[in-house]
Amino acid sequence: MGKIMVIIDGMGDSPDFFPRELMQMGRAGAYGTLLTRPASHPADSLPCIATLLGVPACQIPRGRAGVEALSRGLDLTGKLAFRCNLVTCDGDGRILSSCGAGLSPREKAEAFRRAAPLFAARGMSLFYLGDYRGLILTEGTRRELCSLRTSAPHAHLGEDWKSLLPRGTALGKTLSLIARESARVLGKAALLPWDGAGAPALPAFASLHGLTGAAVCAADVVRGLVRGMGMDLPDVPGATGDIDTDLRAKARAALDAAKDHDFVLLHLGGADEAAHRKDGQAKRSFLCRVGKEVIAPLVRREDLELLVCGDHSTLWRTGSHVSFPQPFFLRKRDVGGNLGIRGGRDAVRLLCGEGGNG
Ligand SMILES: O=C(O)[C@H](O)COP(=O)(O)O
Repeated sequence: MGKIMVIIDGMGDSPDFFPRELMQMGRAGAYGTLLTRPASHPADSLPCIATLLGVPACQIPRGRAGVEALSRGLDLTGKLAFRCNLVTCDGDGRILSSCGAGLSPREKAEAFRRAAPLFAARGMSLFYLGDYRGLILTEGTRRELCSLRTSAPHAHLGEDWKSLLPRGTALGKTLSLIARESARVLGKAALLPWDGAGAPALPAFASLHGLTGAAVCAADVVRGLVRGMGMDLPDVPGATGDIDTDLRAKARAALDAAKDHDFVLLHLGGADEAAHRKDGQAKRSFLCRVGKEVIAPLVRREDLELLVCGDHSTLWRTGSHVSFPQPFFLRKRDVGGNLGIRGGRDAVRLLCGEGGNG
């Protein structure tokens, strides 16, 4: 009996956004609410998805950049990594978009190409992750991160971008200087560094649950997390982590992985990305496609047990995350009805263990 957890990143919004296939799944099976955000962390994908995979809050990496570097096989020995977003600002320097909304893919890539020498001039390297994301690699130690403050751009839309620049240490000042230079080079866009980290140390999925695991995902933050947990990561051509992803291919890959793994995570990033672009229509139509091209075919497989949930909510009207509890929908033999409010770390056990009626 295969077991697949589908995490629809950023799904939460107004109730009418939920795919109707999920409501049908809840009526036919079981449902409840998961508390996915650890109190000690922001409502971002890394802490919420790590919690859903059973990672204790004290073992969740503090910065996403180390996990994203792991996803790309970048060696962080003696180094720190910082994520940087290509942000766009209005004439007063207030952040309009945390994800370069309005710029073409070519303009985004060109922005990172033009900004790279600013980092090289200070012995740093800028690694382009694609779209609006980059990683800054620099000499440094974790100790420096204790007093170095940064801000996640998607959590501060509408604020003066200069108030979000890294601060608190010499490294912070250097990153802040480079970010200001990038604004001069890029005009109404700029690179904003945040979420610095060293190489992550994560518990193995198998040691947490006594199960083998695989993940079908394209987002670097998820790929690095599951790689760090020793889970298998099949490549899926056409998987993009955004609304243009090949949903049918990802669903097929999850079914294939379920043949020889106890647990499979299927992560879908498009709803979150559309919401960060404040594109409600794109979010709604992506979730509708998820219902038809992922949930419906998986539910038709009667040999499959399934848990579907969000990691956090991302409201399309604001473009930001909120840490609402996340509804979950469970199809599992001999389990039904309302399973109430559960800790996010119970999710794997709800799917793979006794299911929660016990
Ligand atoms: O910057 C990003 O990659 C995302 O917008 C942050 O949101 P996430 O925590 O859901 O990945």
